[in-house]
Amino acid sequence: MFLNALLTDLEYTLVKGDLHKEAAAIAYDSREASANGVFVAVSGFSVDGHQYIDKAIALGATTIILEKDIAVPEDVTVLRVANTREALARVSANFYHRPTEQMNLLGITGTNGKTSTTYFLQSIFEQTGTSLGIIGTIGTVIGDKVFQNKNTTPESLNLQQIFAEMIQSDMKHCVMEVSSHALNLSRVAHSSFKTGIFTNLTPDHLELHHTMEEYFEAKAKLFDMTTDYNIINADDPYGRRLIDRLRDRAPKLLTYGIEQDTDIHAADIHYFADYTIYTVNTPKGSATVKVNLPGTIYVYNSLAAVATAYANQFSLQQIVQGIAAVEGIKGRLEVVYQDEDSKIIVDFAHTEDSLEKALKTIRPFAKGRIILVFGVYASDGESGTEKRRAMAKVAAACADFSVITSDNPKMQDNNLIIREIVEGMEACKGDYEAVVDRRDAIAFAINISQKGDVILIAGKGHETSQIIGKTEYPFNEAEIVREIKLKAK
Ligand SMILES: CC(=O)N[C@H]1[C@@H](OP(=O)(O)OP(=O)(O)OC[C@H]2O[C@@H](n3ccc(=O)[nH]c3=O)[C@H](O)[C@@H]2O)O[C@H](CO)[C@@H](O)[C@@H]1O[C@H](C)C(=O)N[C@@H](C)C(=O)N[C@H](CCC(=O)O)C(=O)O
Ligand SMILES: Nc1ncnc2c1ncn2[C@@H]1O[C@H](COP(=O)(O)OP(=O)(O)OP(=O)(O)O)[C@@H](O)[C@H]1O
Repeated sequence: MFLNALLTDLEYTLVKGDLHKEAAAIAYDSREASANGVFVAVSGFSVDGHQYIDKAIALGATTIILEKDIAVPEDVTVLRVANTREALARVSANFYHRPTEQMNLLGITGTNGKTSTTYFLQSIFEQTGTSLGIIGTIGTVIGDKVFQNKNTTPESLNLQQIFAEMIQSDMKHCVMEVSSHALNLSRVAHSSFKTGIFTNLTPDHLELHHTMEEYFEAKAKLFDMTTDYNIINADDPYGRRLIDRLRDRAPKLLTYGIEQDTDIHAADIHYFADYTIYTVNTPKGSATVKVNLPGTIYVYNSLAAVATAYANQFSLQQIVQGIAAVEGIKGRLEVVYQDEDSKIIVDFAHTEDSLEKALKTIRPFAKGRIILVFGVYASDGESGTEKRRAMAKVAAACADFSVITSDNPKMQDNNLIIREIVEGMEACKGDYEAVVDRRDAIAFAINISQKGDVILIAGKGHETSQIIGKTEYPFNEAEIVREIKLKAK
């Protein structure tokens, strides 16, 4: 592509150089710069990309987009913009010929439930043989091709490349989890969303957003980018604020919920240990929905999928068939071991709200105690004391016994993390034992469990590794449970 075409709709100041030249590739990491390419210098959280401009030039970059007033002595084109992350999104979309303008892009945001909603949607689309691309925590799915991303919502350059690949594979529909980080850091800027879906908002990621208000405003940005539908959970207090904001605006608003009077509404809900049945009422009629996952949260997540599929013109029959076809979701209240005496469940709950909901979902069906194994993961730049205490408070209130252990401590002081959870537990007079090694903690929980007890191992869900320091160790909880059980026999 020619550089001047690449710069379409980008506001910039030409500091020096020529625009009539080739722009063969784009890089935001100097280590990935290449011949005749454009290097976009991003001021990061840990380092400043501007300091790698010379490295990018050495690898062949001939155009530099920057946001700081620094001299670039080499014979290259230099463009100055207000925000390089935003500019990266603009030129990336241009480079790949604005792929989202040719597709039906559905964006899901909210603290919890995004991945599960995606699974329900994928199954509904499959009912009619319509292929749906996926971008999110489970990775990127383009037909049979599945690959992991560094982030839940990838950086704009990677994202636009993925969209272009979907278009090339004749995949016209894509559902994407849109994180608040992505919205704040312009990763999804210049993507055209037909539909935005809001699941809920509870405390998380406050290391980046500082307050719930800022966190909410980051999420709310998605709904300024949609063209056809905004689909909102009306039972969530932040969802109601969004509804008030969006009610008199295009695009169309579709609400869902259980408690409030909503367009897509669940009633007559019957909960069972492993599944839930409810009636969904829509403007086009009612149907019985069977969700093969327990608890209210999966009523909400399946309702979000019903509303999205409804907005996308699927019939109620296709929708309920699609939801019933989801037999379970990896690491989401997944029963990894069961015999007549005991049950062991793995769940991805890693926020105070999701931990509380997971424990409350299990409680009515537990014949004995609930033994919880959990830790608190290290989040970049976050000291996390508040979150550790909040998680301990939930554990003390909702489990009968907790085994406090490690999650992904990464570079943070693991003993400190555990000590702060323990302090929270002591303050709430919870019954607990601290076992630093997560495998030992699981073995301990299994060892002390008695007939009728349920063990919930929370935090890692579908993940298959544990990050301690800079090392990623294999850690598959379902396999670990099976190994421990086998040894005990
Ligand atoms: C806090 C945060 O969001 N950080 C993101 C940010 O990294 P950063 O600003 O720290 O990057 P940096 O290391 O300071 O580097 C700055 C720039 O210099 C460049 N560089 C660096 C070194 C070099 O030799 N040459 C060079 O050019 C880098 O490529 C980068 O462009 O920009 C990077 C590129 O897009 C992201 O990968 C990175 O996500 C990190 C890995 C991360 O952990 N992010 C989390 C918090 C996140 O985004 N999470 C959400 C999901 C949350 C959820 O729902 O659970 C997500 O969407 O994944
Ligand atoms: N609607 C919901 N409300 C509260 N908690 C939920 C809800 N849905 C799922 N959860 C909890 O959150 C965990 C993660 O669910 P899911 O992966 O669907 O959410 P997510 O939004 O994709 O999360 P993340 O962005 O952290 O990957 C589940 O294991 C469950 O404990």
